[in-house]
Amino acid sequence: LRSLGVGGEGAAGGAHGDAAVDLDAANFTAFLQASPESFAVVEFFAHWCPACRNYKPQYEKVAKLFNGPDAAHPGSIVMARVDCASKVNVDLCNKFSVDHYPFLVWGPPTKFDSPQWKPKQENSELELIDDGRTAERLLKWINKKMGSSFSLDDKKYENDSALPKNASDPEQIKPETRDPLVRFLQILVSHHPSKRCRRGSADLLINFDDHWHTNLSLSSEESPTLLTSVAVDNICGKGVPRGYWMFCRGSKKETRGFSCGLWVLLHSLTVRIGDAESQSTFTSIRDFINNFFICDECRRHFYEMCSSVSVPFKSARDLTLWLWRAHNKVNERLMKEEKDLDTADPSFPKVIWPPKQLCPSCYRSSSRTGDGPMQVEWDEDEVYHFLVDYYGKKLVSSYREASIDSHLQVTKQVGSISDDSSASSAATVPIGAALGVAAASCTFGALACFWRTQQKNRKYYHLRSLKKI
Ligand SMILES: Cc1cc2nc3c(=O)[nH]c(=O)nc-3n(C[C@H](O)[C@H](O)[C@H](O)COP(=O)(O)OP(=O)(O)OC[C@H]3O[C@@H](n4cnc5c(N)ncnc54)[C@H](O)[C@@H]3O)c2cc1C
Repeated sequence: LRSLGVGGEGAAGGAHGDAAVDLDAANFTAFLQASPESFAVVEFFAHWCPACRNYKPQYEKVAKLFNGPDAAHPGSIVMARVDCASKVNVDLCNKFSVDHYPFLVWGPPTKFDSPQWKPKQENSELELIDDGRTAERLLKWINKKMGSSFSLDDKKYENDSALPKNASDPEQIKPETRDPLVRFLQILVSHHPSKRCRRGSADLLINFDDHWHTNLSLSSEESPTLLTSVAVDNICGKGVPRGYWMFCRGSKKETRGFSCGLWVLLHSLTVRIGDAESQSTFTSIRDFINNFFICDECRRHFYEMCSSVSVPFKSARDLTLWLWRAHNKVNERLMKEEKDLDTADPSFPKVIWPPKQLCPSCYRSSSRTGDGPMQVEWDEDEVYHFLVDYYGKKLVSSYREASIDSHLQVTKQVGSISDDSSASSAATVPIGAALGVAAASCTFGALACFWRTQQKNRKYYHLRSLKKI
C-alpha cells in the first residue's frame, strides 16, 4: 500500500502528485479492502477519452479534500481511479459494467469486491454517482449521501460550465445497437481505404449472425466471441496492435490516439462514397458514433450537430464538407477548453483546419480579432478538392500494408512520421498507418458495444435525448 502512495491514517495519494489513487486490476481489491475510510469513490475512465481528461481536474479538486497530506477531511473518503483503456483492466471494468466514461462508483471500500456489479443492482451498497460532472456537483452528491457539509476551498478550476451536464446516464437502448454496427461495417466493407481492412470487415459481417443474432442481446457467454473477432483479431488483421497510434500519436500518452483515429476514419470514408450513398452514410456515421463512441461528451455534441441537419445530403461533396465543418466546430470549442484547462498536446495544438500552409488556395481571406478564433472565408471548392486529395489518394499512396504486418516494423517507422495539423512543415503527407489506427477505432467501438450490451436494466436514454433536442 505504501507503494501506492498511501500515507497512513487514510491519507492516500496517486501518481504524479495526484490526490486520487491510480489502481489497476492487480491492486484494486487489496487496496480497497485495506482502506480505513468509510467510503470510496472509484472513477473508471479511459486515458484516450477527452472528456475524462477534462474531468480529471474536477475529480482531483474533490480528491484533494479527502486524500493526500493536505487533505481537509482525511480518513472519510478514499478516491481512486482505474484506466479502462489499459488492457489489464478490461475484466475489472466489465465487472463493474462500465459503459461510459467517466463512470463513478460510490460505496464502502470493502464492498468493491463483488464478483459482478451493475448500476441499480438491488441489495448492493455500491451506487453509480449519476451527477458528479463537476467538482461542485460531485461534492454536492457526496454531501447529500453522507449528510455532510464539505465545501470546496480551491478556486483554481472555475471552468465548470465547460463541462457537460447530466452526461453520466449509463443507459442505452439495446435493439438499436446491432443495426448501427452492421451498417457501419457495411460502409467499411465498401469504402475503408485499405483492402485488408475491407476484407476483415466483410469477414466479420459474414459471420456476424454467429456472434450476435437479431433480437438477442449478447449474453456474457456470447459476447467474448464477438470481442475476439473484432477487438483481438481486429478487422485489419491480427498484426495491428491495440491502442498503438502512428498518425494519431500524441506527444503524451493521454492525448490524441483513439478519437483522432476515429476522425481520420470518418473523413476518409466521406471522400470515398458515391453521391447516392451520402445520406445513408451520414445516418450510419451519426448512429455509430451515438451508440459506440464511449466519450459521452463527444457523442452528445456530435449528435447535436447531426440533429441540426435539416435537408438530406444529396452528394458526397456536401457530406464531406459538412463533416469538415463539424470537425472545425469541435476544434474551435476545444481550442478554448484546452487552453483554459491546460490539457492540449503541446505538439498538436487545435487549429482551424486545414492551416494555410497546408492549403493556401482553400483560403479566400482570413482575419482575427483579439484573442478570438480566426475568421476564414473559405473557398469550398478548393477545400473539397483538398480533402479528397488528402484523405483519398495521399492516404492510400502513403499507406503500406506491410506496415501493419509487424509491430516492430511499424515501430521503426514512427520517428519519421508526422501529422501536420499544427501548421509547421505543413506539406507533410499523412501516413497511411492512420488506416490501421482507424480500424482500431472500430475495435474500441465494438468494445463499447460489448460493455453496453452487458447492461441489463437499460432505459431509453437515447429516446430521452431525442426528446430534449
Ligand atoms: C465525432 C467526434 C466528436 C468529438 N467531440 C468532442 C467533444 O465534444 N469534446 C472533446 O473534448 N473532444 C471531442 N472529440 C475529440 C477531439 O475532437 C479530438 O479527436 C481529440 O482532442 C484529439 O485531437 P487531435 O489533436 O488528435 O486532432 P483531431 O481533432 O482528432 O483530428 C485528427 C486529424 O484530423 C485532421 N483534421 C483536423 N481538423 C479537421 C477538419 N476540420 N477536417 C478534416 N480533417 C481535420 C488533422 O490532421 C488532425 O490531426 C471528438 C472526436 C470525435 C471523433
